[in-house]
Amino acid sequence: MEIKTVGIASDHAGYPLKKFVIQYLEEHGYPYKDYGTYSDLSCDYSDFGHALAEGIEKGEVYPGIGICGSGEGINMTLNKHQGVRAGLAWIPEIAHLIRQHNDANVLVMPGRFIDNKTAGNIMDEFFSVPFEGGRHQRRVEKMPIQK
Ligand SMILES: O=C(CO)[C@H](O)[C@H](O)[C@H](O)COP(=O)(O)O
Repeated sequence: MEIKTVGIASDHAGYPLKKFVIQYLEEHGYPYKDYGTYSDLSCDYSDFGHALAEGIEKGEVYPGIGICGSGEGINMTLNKHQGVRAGLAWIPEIAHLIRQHNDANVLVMPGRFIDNKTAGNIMDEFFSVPFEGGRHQRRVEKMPIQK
């Protein structure tokens, strides 16, 4: 994928893993924009999920990474936005598939359930695997509600 600026967002439960994500992005020379939160004080994943999703929809950032404790809350929030295809990955094989089959533009990780090494392997996969197109293109195009 062509990395523009990586948008990142988490709640308090995802904050420790987000610090590792920032270290990973800096080591790889990927520019990033952090939509919060900025500490481990209790907060609401929905606030930061919407901020990241709006950044994706406005074209400020591509791709995105969202993190909360299970990954579920921020994933649900992100996917309320028409311009977002967020996929939750806890192993590299799922990260591979959300790119290859679903053209995911946001990677979501469960901060309370994976270690830094796994997260690094997941990001390696997410950033390197291209969308396959073909039959998957048709399915992705049918994702928005058809009116
Ligand atoms: O949405 C979630 C649960 O499915 C996330 O894991 C949140 O990070 C979690 O709910 C936060 O929980 P906390 O008890 O407020 O730390």
